[in-house]
Amino acid sequence: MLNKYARAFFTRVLTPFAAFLLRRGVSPDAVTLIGTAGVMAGALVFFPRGEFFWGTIVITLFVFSDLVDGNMARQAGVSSRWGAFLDSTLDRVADSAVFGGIALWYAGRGDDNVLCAVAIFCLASGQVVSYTKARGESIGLPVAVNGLVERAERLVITLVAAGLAGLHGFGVPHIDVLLPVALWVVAVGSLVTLGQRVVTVRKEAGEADAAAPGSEATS
Ligand SMILES: CCCCCCCC/C=C\CCCCCCCC(=O)OC[C@H](COP(=O)(O)O[C@@H]1[C@H](O)[C@H](OP(=O)(O)O)[C@@H](O)[C@H](O)[C@H]1O)OC(=O)CCCCCCC/C=C\CCCCCCCC
Ligand SMILES: Nc1ccn([C@@H]2O[C@H](COP(=O)(O)O)[C@@H](O)[C@H]2O)c(=O)n1
Ligand SMILES: [Mg+2]
Ligand SMILES: [Mg+2]
Repeated sequence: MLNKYARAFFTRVLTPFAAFLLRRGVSPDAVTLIGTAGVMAGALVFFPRGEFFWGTIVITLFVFSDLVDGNMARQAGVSSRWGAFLDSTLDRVADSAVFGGIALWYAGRGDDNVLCAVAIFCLASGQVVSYTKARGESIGLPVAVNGLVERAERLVITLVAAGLAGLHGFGVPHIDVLLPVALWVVAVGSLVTLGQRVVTVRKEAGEADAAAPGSEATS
């Protein structure tokens, strides 16, 4: 949903910044790499220590690089298969750091095995949700569904809740409950999304196999 409705807005807002970086000789690949490193640093330095406010601020500063890199590539006319591969692969790395950082907090001083497990579930299910699309497309199917909770939703729900939960450290009472709520929402939403995508791929694969029997993908 966000990918459909918010992307156009952010493209407009970020285009001048993307043009500025291109003029300074920065490449889209550099933005992809630095953005991922920044998200990883924010998530893995701050979240395991329970510093959710500052972790979210750092992550938010860098996570928008995922919208800037593609914008730069398109403006410069250098969009490439390599760039698409790098972008998607590093998305998986960044997402692992975000949910891994939260899981480390609950495994340590956050001391909550259930929430640790939910965070790990968010990490794993998010990767599988993305994989369904990548694998479906790789065997020639359109995978004409995005589903309830795509990557942008996973990140926005989790980061808004983490940022606000971090205000607990500044004395705002009870606000830390937002993070567990967000994790449960992302976990359930990812499961629903996985179901939506598997059902779609099952249908598309059946139709494709019926239309061209004997041409099934083998790997
Ligand atoms: C006192 C308050 C403290 C609060 C602190 C600050 C809080 C700030 C909180 C949040 C900011 C969150 C920003 C998150 C932005 C996410 C941007 C982003 O990276 O989107 C990526 C997404 C997808 O990009 P790709 O096409 O490159 O990725 C594809 C995707 O990953 C596929 O995976 P799948 O979806 O299938 O699972 C893969 O299959 C594919 O391989 C891969 O290529 O881009 C978009 O979707 C574009 C839309 C972005 C919309 C961003 C909206 C941000 C909105 C609001 C921020 C609100 C902040 C408000 C804070 C208020 C707090 C009080
Ligand atoms: N280093 C990069 C990053 C991205 N691309 C191209 O942009 C597409 C992704 O666009 P986003 O707005 O989602 O970032 C990707 O599929 C590539 O075509 C690139 O070329 N190099
Ligand atoms: Mg990108
Ligand atoms: Mg991306």
